Order: sequence, then structure tokens, then C-alpha cells
Amino acid sequence: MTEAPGGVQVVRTPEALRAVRQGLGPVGFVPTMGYLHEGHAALIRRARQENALAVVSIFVNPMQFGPTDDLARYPRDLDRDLRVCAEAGAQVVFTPDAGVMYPPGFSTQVSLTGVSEPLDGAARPGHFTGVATVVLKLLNLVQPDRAYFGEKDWQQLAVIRRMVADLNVPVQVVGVPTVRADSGLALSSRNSYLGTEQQARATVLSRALRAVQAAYAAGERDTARLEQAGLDVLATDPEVQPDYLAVVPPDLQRQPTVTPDPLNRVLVAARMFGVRLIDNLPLDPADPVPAALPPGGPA
Ligand SMILES: Nc1ncnc2c1ncn2[C@@H]1O[C@H](COP(=O)(O)OP(=O)(O)OP(=O)(O)O)[C@@H](O)[C@H]1O
Ligand SMILES: CC(C)(CO)[C@@H](O)C(=O)[O-]
Ligand code: BAL
Repeated sequence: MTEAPGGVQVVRTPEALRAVRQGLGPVGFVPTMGYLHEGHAALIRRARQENALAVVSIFVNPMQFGPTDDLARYPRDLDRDLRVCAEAGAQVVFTPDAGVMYPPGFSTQVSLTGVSEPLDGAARPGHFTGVATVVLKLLNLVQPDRAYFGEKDWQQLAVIRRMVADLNVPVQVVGVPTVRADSGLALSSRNSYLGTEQQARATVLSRALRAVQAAYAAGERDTARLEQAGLDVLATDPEVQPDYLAVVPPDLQRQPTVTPDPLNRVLVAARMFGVRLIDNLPLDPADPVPAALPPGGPA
């Protein structure tokens, strides 16, 4: 165990983690892949506010990357991350090596059907198996009372809620609203691949989502026509290569028409300048996400 500037304890093994975790009050846990930004800081601050101890993990999980994904070039800066963690109030950072998480002989995978299948599940085969497997391992290692995930990764949040409910994992999953730049661009570690001008162009994603919200507010209830309102905006920039733009109910299974539900969502994934970006918004901006009705359905 080492102590970084700001008083954060850095631990790299399950044994050291168990030692710092022992005997303390409620633990809030924020799993991340590092290269932290204000979106991560919002999760960490919330974890610290609601718990005695805030633990952050930083682990670029190879299992959730496909063979053509950006594992090798994924941005990393541990010193800067430790400063963000300290400023946001984290007391412990768990940053294991891949060999600690996946020692020789590792053979287990956690796979979900249903909520993990459409959208990013279809676009990134195996991705949610990698996410579910590592998140269950991290939850077992940290044993938090609450775990915090961003709504920016809406489908991931739904997958984790489903897994936690299905496998009786004793943790409360907390979703945290997406933090955006003033331009509307959702903050994301992968934005660092883009220059300033390219980030300005990438606001086309959130503008497309808002066009769908506007069509819904104007009374449109046909899923394909709602989606077309967003696709028309994406088509204004020839750089955009959409993977999907989809209007979905809480279980993420697309239906021909929309039935009112506060968890209806519009999600987009697209490649721009060689970078894959995702974003989502509620279909009706007047709908807050109800605490008792999580994405993925009631537990
Ligand atoms: N803008 C944001 N607002 C709120 N939470 C966020 C935001 N961006 C990421 N998160 C959340 O932070 C956690 C860790 O995410 P991760 O480390 O993959 O960051 P990321 O910015 O989403 O990276 P990437 O660019 O790889 O998608 C996840 O629960 C994710 O949903
Ligand atoms: C939840 C997570 C840390 C699992 O590797 C990752 O998918 C992420 O950062 O969103
Ligand atoms: N935030 C999602 C992590 C990934 O794209 O692998």
C-alpha cells in the first residue's frame, strides 16, 4: 500500500484492499477505467457524501475490449487520476494489474441475455460479458454498500442492475446523471482522442438526441419516425458513421410505438474521426429517473 499526494491510499492487491476495507462504516464504490474527468468526479463526490469511505477502482479491463477496439491506446495517467480522486474525496484507490484480476487459469464469464443483447451488445460482441465479469469481481473484492455508475453508459447501468438483482449481489446500485460540457458534449475519457474542433463537431450527437426529444414533445409516438428525427441531424455531418440511434423502453427492447414510461430513453452510438462515442437522454426531459424504478426494470 502506498499513500499518494492528497492522502489517497493506493492498493494493488486483494489482500491490501481487504486490510483497508476492514472495520469501516458504509463503503461507496466507483469502478472506472481511469483517465478521470468531471463525470467521474461527480460519481466520487456522491460516493463520499453518502458513505464513510469512498473507494475508486482504476482498471482498464482487457476482457471488455474486442480485437479491433482501442485497448492498446486507451488513455492512461495514474498520477493525474490520483489527484482527481483526492480532490473529489476518495480515500482509497484500487488499481490492480491485469495478472491480479485474471491470473493464469482464469475461466469464468458472467453473461446476461435480454438487456445486454441489443445496441452496444450487438455492436460490441462480448463487451457486456467482460463488463459484467469484471464488475462482479470488483464488487466481490470491495464489498461496497453502494456502487455508483454513470447514466452516460445507460445500457451498462441496466446490465449491472440486472446482474445484481439476478445474482443477489448485496449492493445498492446508484445511477448518476451524465455530466456534460457547456457545448452539450457528454464528458468521456475517449473525448481526449479528439481535438477542440472535432469535439465541437461531436456535439451533433447530443443535438440529434434533443431532436428526438423535440419530436416526442410534438406528439410523435412512432419509434421509427422519432429515430428518423435524430438520424436526420446526424446526417448533417458526413463525418458521422452511426452504429445506432434507438428509442427504447426500460428493458431496452425496441418496440414499434412508444408507451409512456419515465425510463424511455433515446440512445446513440457513432464513430467520428475514428473514435466511437455514445450518449443518451430521456425521451421526455420532464421525466426524472425514478429512484425506485431502475433501468433494466424493477429489481
Ligand atoms: N460524463 C459522465 N457523466 C457521468 N458519469 C460518467 C460520465 N462519463 C463516464 N461516466 C461513468 O464513469 C464510470 C467509469 O467510466 P469510464 O472510466 O469508462 O469513463 P468514460 O469516460 O465512460 O470512458 P470511455 O470514454 O471509455 O467511455 C462509468 O460508470 C461511467 O458511466
Ligand atoms: C464499469 C467499468 C469500470 C468496468 O470495467 C467500465 O465499463 C466503465 O468504466 O464504464
Ligand atoms: N465506459 C464504457 C467502457 C468501454 O467502452 O469499454
